[in-house]
Amino acid sequence: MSVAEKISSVRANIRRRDPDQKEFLQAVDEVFESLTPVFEKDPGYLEAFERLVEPERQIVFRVPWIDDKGVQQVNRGFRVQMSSALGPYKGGLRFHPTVNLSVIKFLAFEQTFKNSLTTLMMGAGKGGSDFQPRGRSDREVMAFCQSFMTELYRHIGADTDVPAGDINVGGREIGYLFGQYKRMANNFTGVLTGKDLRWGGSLIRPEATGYGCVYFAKNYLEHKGESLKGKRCVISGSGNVAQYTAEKLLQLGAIPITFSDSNGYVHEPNGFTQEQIDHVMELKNVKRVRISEYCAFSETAQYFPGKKPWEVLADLAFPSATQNEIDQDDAEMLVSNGVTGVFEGANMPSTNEAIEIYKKSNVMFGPAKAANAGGVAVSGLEMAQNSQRLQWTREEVDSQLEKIMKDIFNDSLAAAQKYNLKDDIQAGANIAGFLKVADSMIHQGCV
Ligand SMILES: NC(=O)C1=CN([C@@H]2O[C@H](COP(=O)(O)OP(=O)(O)OC[C@H]3O[C@@H](n4cnc5c(N)ncnc54)[C@H](O)[C@@H]3O)[C@@H](O)[C@H]2O)C=CC1
Ligand SMILES: O=C(O)CCC(=O)C(=O)O
Repeated sequence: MSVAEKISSVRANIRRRDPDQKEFLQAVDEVFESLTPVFEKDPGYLEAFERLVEPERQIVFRVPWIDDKGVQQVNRGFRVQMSSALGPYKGGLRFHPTVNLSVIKFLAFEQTFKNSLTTLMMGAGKGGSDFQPRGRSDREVMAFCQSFMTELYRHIGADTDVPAGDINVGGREIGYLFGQYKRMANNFTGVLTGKDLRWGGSLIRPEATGYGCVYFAKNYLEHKGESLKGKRCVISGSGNVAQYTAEKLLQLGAIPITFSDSNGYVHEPNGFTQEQIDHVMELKNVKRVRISEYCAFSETAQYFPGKKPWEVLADLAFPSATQNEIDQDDAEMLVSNGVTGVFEGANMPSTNEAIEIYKKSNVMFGPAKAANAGGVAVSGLEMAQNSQRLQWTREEVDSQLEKIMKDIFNDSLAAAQKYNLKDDIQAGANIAGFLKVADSMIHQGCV
């Protein structure tokens, strides 16, 4: 069989196994394209890839709990343990009604490359549930988290699998999950990251994904002889990643001008000040209300219901909400509105068609696996601090984060150049992330 025939046979096999998993297949397609030069040069890597796309373990479980009216609710829980080639499985938990096995598998697959790029000893996994915390009381969220962990606890551990947060899983949820783990396992250990500072958390973890994404953009712009100063930035989402992306952009002289949620976006034409960002944090993290409420706080802001922020004139875009939030039309609109760089805070926010548009239009593209790796990188640093039973300073963690993001940019660029792909950072990130995992899998034998 020729290499081209082997490649198409592996591709067909992946589709045959899970024809309905559209998000997972989309993520695999995107990586497959970039790795083709690697497979052509060394077909041995195709076997490692074929193994890698099949998760080491997939756990699906029942999560029963009682709501405030005394009525039984049943949700579905997931944990996909994708790869332990580089360390314990590591990756977040997402609670959202759209969660299903395809979504969790695509996230776990992407996590494998991302965690490899951080250079820290972390394998990859992802989990979650179709539970929606919005509109639920704290007691209901606690009841759900306790039931979720009552099953999950037997599959995780500080040296086995270390979950963290993702959409709708923040400090409150991590606290309830940790409490139940400790109770079930009779063990106080670094089994989750994103913990509160008083019981094993790391400084800068809440900020890390957003800050890291901006550090990545800074490196990319500097490589092109540009800077963040004065750049108007559209941001989607208004959760953890969006908030700290805006904060760091402001600190580095850029101008964050939008936040959004699934109902619409808010435009602050002169840019959000720190006080206004703090207000967004209060609305989203404490009051847990819609972003439209922000307009009551500002005379200059405008709210656009049912719209995405990509229609606003800007220099740079930071999609920080969810998957496939930029399709081909959105990408064309971004380009025609003057955007010259897209840096993905969210996981897989751009469809493969949108990525094609960025490439054709010479848009600087920071793919999620590289650009948003700062969150899991600081989770890796939280694990290191837990092992030492120490807590590092804010400056220490932030400077390590900055260095990791710079190294990720440089390693992605070097891998692209090695395969004559110029400065295709998307392909470079996939190649650099893959080679480390694949070589480790090969060293460890056919397991
Ligand atoms: N929290 C972390 O450390 C990391 C998160 N990510 C990714 O970043 C993205 C955002 O996650 P977080 O900020 O942690 O979650 P979050 O729960 O704090 O915020 C999510 C935000 O996205 C908005 N959103 C959700 N669905 C939407 C839709 N269909 N349209 C528009 N807005 C929508 C929500 O309203 C909310 O503002 C996700 O893709 C996540 O996988 C990636 C790396 C690490
Ligand atoms: O901090 C972590 O372990 C996971 C963060 C995450 O879920 C992600 O990188 O998508």
